[in-house]
Amino acid sequence: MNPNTVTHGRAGTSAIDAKGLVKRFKTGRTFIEVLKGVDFDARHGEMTMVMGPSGSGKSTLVAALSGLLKPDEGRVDALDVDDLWDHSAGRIDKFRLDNCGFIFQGFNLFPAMNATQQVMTVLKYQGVPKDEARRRAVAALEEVGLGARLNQRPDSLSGGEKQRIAIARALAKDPALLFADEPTSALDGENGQVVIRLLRRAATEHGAAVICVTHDPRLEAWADRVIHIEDGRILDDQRRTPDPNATLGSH
Ligand SMILES: Nc1ncnc2c1ncn2[C@@H]1O[C@H](COP(=O)(O)OP(=O)(O)OP(=O)(O)O)[C@@H](O)[C@H]1O
Repeated sequence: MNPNTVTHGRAGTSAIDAKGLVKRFKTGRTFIEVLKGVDFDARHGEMTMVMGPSGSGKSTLVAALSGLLKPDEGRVDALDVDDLWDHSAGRIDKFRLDNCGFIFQGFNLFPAMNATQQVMTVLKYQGVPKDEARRRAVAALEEVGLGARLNQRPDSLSGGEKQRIAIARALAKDPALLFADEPTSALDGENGQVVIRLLRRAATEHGAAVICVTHDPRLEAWADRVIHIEDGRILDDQRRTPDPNATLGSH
């Protein structure tokens, strides 16, 4: 395990509790309701998968939970912050910086930075001194198996390696809340498996609440819980026993 790891809340305790989330978007003269009163909770040490068809509101839900997009109605209690959306924009930004890791499909890497710098930048934003940031960045990159790629820039790395940098960047912060949106969709089976196992470990070993949006039903094998959302409503919410040794195979 990464030596910087702190274990967040006790496994199974609540990390996020959201009630009655409603989100509408204006399209022309009408509004479409994308979240129709969603209740959602996620716990420390668990991987919660959010599945559902395209346009069902998965990304909108994650954005509302993580302080990225204000819902029109409802509340989000996250970690020690009651009613996140009742706070100032600055407080919400600080909450995200301190507590949230994000892994999105497009990697969002800076083209001019090498792997170590990509990870260090986020830590420096958090106020971690440079030497400490470097040490933690290297440790996080080693944890995701990129110890031999520390000085490489994104254009000389494969898709799987880029995604692992994005994960190292998220894990180096040791976030209590880890949000992943389609983290494996751009990857082949082997790299997808590396990525999903790292997310699983963030939950099991770091105590993070991992919330993973995906279309890929094969990822369910690693989940503690699978939530199906359709047309802005939760249709199904099932607990299961994760299999950390599951295999993804190739697509
Ligand atoms: N900023 C926006 N303005 C207008 N409509 C939006 C906006 N963001 C999302 N939508 C609409 O809200 C609906 C839900 O979008 P969302 O991205 O949450 O779905 P999703 O389940 O994540 O889909 P996908 O699996 O395709 O990513 C879609 O119909 C989308 O077009």
